[in-house]
Amino acid sequence: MQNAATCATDTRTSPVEDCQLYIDGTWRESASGDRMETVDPTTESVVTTVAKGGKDDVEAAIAAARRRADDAEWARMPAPERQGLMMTVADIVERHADDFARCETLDMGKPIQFARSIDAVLLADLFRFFGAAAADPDGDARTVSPPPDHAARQVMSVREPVGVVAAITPFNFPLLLSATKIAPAMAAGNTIVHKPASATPLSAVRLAMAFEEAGVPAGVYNLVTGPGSEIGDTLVTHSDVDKIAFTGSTGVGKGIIAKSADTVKKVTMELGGKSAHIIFADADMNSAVQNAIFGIFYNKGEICTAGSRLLVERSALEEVLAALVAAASALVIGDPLDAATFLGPMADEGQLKKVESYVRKGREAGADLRYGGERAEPEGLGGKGWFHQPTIFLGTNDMAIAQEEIFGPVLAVIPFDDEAEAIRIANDTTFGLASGVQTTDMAKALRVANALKAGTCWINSYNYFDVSVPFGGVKQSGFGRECGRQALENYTQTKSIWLPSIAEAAS
Ligand SMILES: NC(=O)C1=CN([C@@H]2O[C@H](COP(=O)(O)OP(=O)(O)OC[C@H]3O[C@@H](n4cnc5c(N)ncnc54)[C@H](OP(=O)(O)O)[C@@H]3O)[C@@H](O)[C@H]2O)C=CC1
Ligand SMILES: CCCCCC/C=C/C(=O)O
Repeated sequence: MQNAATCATDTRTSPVEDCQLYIDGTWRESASGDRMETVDPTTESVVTTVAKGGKDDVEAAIAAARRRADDAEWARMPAPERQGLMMTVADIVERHADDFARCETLDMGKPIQFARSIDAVLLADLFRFFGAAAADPDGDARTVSPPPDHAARQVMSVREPVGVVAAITPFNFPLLLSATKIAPAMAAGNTIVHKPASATPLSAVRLAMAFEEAGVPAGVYNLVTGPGSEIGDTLVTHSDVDKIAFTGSTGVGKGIIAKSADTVKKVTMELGGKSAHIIFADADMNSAVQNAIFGIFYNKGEICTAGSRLLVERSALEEVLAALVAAASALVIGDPLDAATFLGPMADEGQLKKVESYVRKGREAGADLRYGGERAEPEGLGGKGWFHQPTIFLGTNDMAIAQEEIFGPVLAVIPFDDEAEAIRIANDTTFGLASGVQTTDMAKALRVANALKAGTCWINSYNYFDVSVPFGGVKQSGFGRECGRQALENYTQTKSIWLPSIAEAAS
């Protein structure tokens, strides 16, 4: 392998070192030679440095992706061959799953138990699922008799790649939210320029190594690490970029939509959330509470689907609150490299401060703090790490803690009196990403699921994902769906080719 990045095996050592940009199939320093640090939120110390890409590097990456898109070598590669490469990527991911998982844990404090059993597994699944789709492209044909001559003719509508895709990805699921864009884009024959979050570049470097090892042709996948505030505009306004796939904050997403309008790019947006998770009094309370806990505290609450508003039927309110507090106090907070840890540190100090500021706002608004509310100091870490206690407020839906995305382990419990009120409160938000319903009455569950304005509704579960299930939001949570065959629509465009009339063809 010619890559500059190398693999390490020691647990606290970065699985990738000497991280460079990966452009046109080669590893290189940024044009400026600048580097940036990535910090372990558990130890607050530098894990390693990565190349700090600038505008020139983005230009170079776009040029490489454009050349490969225009020569169509990748797009026209026989589908089984492209599929084979993607399956090989999946095999490599599986073989090095521990490295991939550890990148996430060191970069953003994701507990290794989840990084290994969810992120690394779904990562391989994504390349398998979309690899299979690569060999089965959609398209259709029809017979029509249009005016003016009404002669029967056939039209075939073929799906073509969009071209160059800019994937801009966040810190909370660095690998998965990259692969939900890269895998379908590749399968459909596009080329990619990937800009991962500055806080979490390691797994993208590891993924580039996997592409190189698998033999994905130069220019198909290009990686530029660097600050979005400095290089984002070049990426989202460039005339050679055809599509932007973004996951991140609603604010940055809105800016990208506006800036990309000038060149009329295709855009998909997976933005924030403030999801309502409804517990009816007839629910199986043990599992409802477990689902509520997993709904808000999984991934430290740094997940766009977090069930951060827990709507509880008033007659069960105190029972649910007591069970939530008992379950929250039993969660293991600690070093995310420890297999027993459920709650790791916030991804960076900024995230911790954001959580603290919302806890303050909750208190000031008069919300009733039932559990947590402070930084946490797990044993054995010498007071280091950006940890926060799981926090439970009893509040109302108009409070900032119930209306704004906190992206942390902070739950706002809100009582309701009947089904209609639960639906009204649940939909009283600018967001619409996910939702959940806990009840033993399936008719009620279906009524409510259909009434909720959200892209996903889990009944008697929460925060479950599968690569075959479309995922995305409504309202200000965004548009476009990732995962499932539907995702391929984001990365293809339809061309209709009219064949000569059937009579003409027959003569
Ligand atoms: N899935 C979700 O719903 C997510 C929601 N969020 C929400 O956003 C909050 C802030 O998180 P943060 O990471 O700052 O989110 P951002 O939206 O700032 O970051 C997401 C991605 O966009 C990039 N970016 C930043 N500015 C620009 C720009 N002007 N043009 C193009 N790309 C840009 C970032 O790069 P860089 O890292 O270099 O700044 C990163 O790769 C969180 O607390 C959470 O509330 C965040 C992430 C995911
Ligand atoms: C294979 C599906 C991955 C889903 C990852 C869920 C996280 C979403 C987000 O926080 O944006």
